[in-house]
Amino acid sequence: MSLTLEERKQVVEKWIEVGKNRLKTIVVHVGALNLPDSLELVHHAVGAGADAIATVPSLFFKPTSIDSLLEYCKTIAAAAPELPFYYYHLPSVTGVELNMEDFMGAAVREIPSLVGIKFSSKDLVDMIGILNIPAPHRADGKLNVMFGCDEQLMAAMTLGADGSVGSTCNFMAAVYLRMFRHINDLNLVEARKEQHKSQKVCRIIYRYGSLWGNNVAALKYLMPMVGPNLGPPRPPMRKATPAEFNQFKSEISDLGFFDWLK
Ligand SMILES: CC(=O)N[C@@H]([C@@H](O)[C@H](O)[C@H](O)CO)[C@@H](O)CC(=O)C(=O)O
Repeated sequence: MSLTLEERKQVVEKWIEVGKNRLKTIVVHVGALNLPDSLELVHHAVGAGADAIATVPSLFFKPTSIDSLLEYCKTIAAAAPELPFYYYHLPSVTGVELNMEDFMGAAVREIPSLVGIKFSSKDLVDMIGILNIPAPHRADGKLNVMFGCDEQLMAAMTLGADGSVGSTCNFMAAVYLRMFRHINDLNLVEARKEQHKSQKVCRIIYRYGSLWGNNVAALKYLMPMVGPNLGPPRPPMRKATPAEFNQFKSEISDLGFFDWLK
């Protein structure tokens, strides 16, 4: 959301160019400050060859009821009726705290292209409610639930979430993949160990995130420790000083983080 619309389009084009024959599904996020910007991103996503779209609610004037959120999402989904549509529930950032079981129950009747939700709330009761919504138009008869609170992923997966879309998966996929394997093997003791590693990393991210303006700033500084440099965070987040960065890196390293990725 710190990117301009033009920059977001460039990112989409690059992901599709590089990922087209390597990634199963490329979901383009089209959420924005307002509906016209979102619609512009939808049309771009269609032209660029996206496999699906997802949106958060409008970010300045926010939907205040299930009905207003539904109308908003219907307009976005209808702009690309051929693309599967995901609602992106991220209440800690969007401030839209509506009950998702109620919303998705209504949306499944009103939005023909609805396939699921990225669920980034810690309210697992609400998530279970979504898992129980019948979705007759889907092959498995249910909505796809991608969970986004990485610190609680084990709980969500054992309750029936389909997978994860989380920031920390970018740099510690190995931890989560091991956790998924252990869950599938019903080895909850080992799965729990992986989840606890994730929690330890997240604790450090929160602390430095609050120093630098948002967790995203800490994520940006963690990513190049294991992969590409994504550049510095943009204002109102601030850059880390070299001393802060070194301290951050040594705290991450002291956890044993780099061994966890092997
Ligand atoms: C509030 C927030 O940023 N949540 C993250 C999580 O991956 C989060 O960073 C992680 O659970 C650590 O708290 C994602 O659900 C959302 C996200 O990565 C994004 O939309 O960019």
